[in-house]
Amino acid sequence: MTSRDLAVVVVAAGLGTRLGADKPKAFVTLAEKTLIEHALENVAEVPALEQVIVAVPAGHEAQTVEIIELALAGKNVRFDVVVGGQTRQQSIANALGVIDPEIEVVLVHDAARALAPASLFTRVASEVRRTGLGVVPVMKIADTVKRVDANVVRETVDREALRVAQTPQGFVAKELLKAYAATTAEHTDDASLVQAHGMQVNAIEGDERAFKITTADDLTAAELRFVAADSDGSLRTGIGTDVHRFTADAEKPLYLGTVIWPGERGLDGHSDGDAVSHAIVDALLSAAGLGDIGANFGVDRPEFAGANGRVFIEATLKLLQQKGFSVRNVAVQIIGNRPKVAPMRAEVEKVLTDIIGSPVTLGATTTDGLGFLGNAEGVAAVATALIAHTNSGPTTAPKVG
Ligand SMILES: Nc1ccn([C@@H]2O[C@H](COP(=O)(O)OP(=O)(O)OP(=O)(O)O)[C@@H](O)[C@H]2O)c(=O)n1
Ligand SMILES: C[C@](O)(CO)[C@H](O)COP(=O)(O)O
Repeated sequence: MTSRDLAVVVVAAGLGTRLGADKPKAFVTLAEKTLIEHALENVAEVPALEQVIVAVPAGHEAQTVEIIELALAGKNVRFDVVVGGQTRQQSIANALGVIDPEIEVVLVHDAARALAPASLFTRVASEVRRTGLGVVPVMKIADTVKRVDANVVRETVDREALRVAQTPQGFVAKELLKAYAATTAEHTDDASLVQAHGMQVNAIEGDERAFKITTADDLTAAELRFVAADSDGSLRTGIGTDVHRFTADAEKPLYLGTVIWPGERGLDGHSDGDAVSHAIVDALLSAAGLGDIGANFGVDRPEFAGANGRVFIEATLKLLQQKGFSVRNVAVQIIGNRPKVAPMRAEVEKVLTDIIGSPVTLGATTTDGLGFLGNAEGVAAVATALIAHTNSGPTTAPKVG
């Protein structure tokens, strides 16, 4: 099988009766994002992804398209949104109706298992590719298990052979399509549906984070156990550099760190030449894995012509916030013989700290008179950024205009 062969079906059309919210479960918020957003962000990280199909309740199609577009931004992945059916199985059948016929492996996933990590999808898909069989992730049972009749306990079941089934469940696409086309009975998962049509399904180790959010208590548990834990663990650093030439226009003011530096000659550039702000933007984007300033706010965007550095920084903070990142700190260094940084350091640090909502420090160095920075042809700035993947943003929430 090829390496770009994968479709993921996400079923999100359930009503969430047991959760008891005022909206369908997939559109309920967990740590500032809906369950479907969490699920799709994890799906978007899966390698070799070719197509994503999402089944939602009628009336939620447009909202879902926006969510998918954001989750898959910058990725060459086809997506489709379908209206779900009366049952989970019917929702999947509707989704399979629009699958690309070239797809070889399909994973079926519950939006209700919103925190299932990309690594679980990858393991399931690899096992399908390796074996050509159905694959279901399972968890052992920690409790003693009883078979009961009403309130009478009939027996204690040997739990050694029992497992709890999770999603994503993976299949060779044509096998799943064949089983769905032939089925008349209702099944609670896809593994049992394909087995009923004589296909073998293998189990692999599941993942605690793939537990199903069914009740309000599950939602609280998800918040406490996973999102909070994630916020401590995932710090990321980024680096950015920018250089601008001093302008020949003696009237143009110098902007560095979004503010005017009185008495200094300005810098050339598509925007206002603010090397400090642009280096910060690159550092933030690189930390978040979102490319660089050229890729996001290139010279083909007329709205950024002549724009102040604040515009770029605020737009960048918005991108980071949408991806669940918050900024911990930024450090910038100006390199060059001019301008003298000490008189402006406190003001620039304060303004940038206010914009970013986290500490920003400014340093400076010369090049010992060497090169284009030493002979004052231009100014360079290097920035580093530390950001955290918080979702709930327990530290600093970026100030987004
Ligand atoms: N007609 C349905 C029913 C369920 N699902 C999806 O199947 C998954 C597992 O279902 P469950 O957790 O039981 O969700 P609900 O059916 O929404 O819950 P409830 O039974 O409490 O109403 C969920 O992601 C749900 O959105 C679906 O797409 N279409
Ligand atoms: C598919 C599933 O999540 C595997 O455990 C489960 O069977 C869904 O069941 P539900 O009755 O739709 O909650």
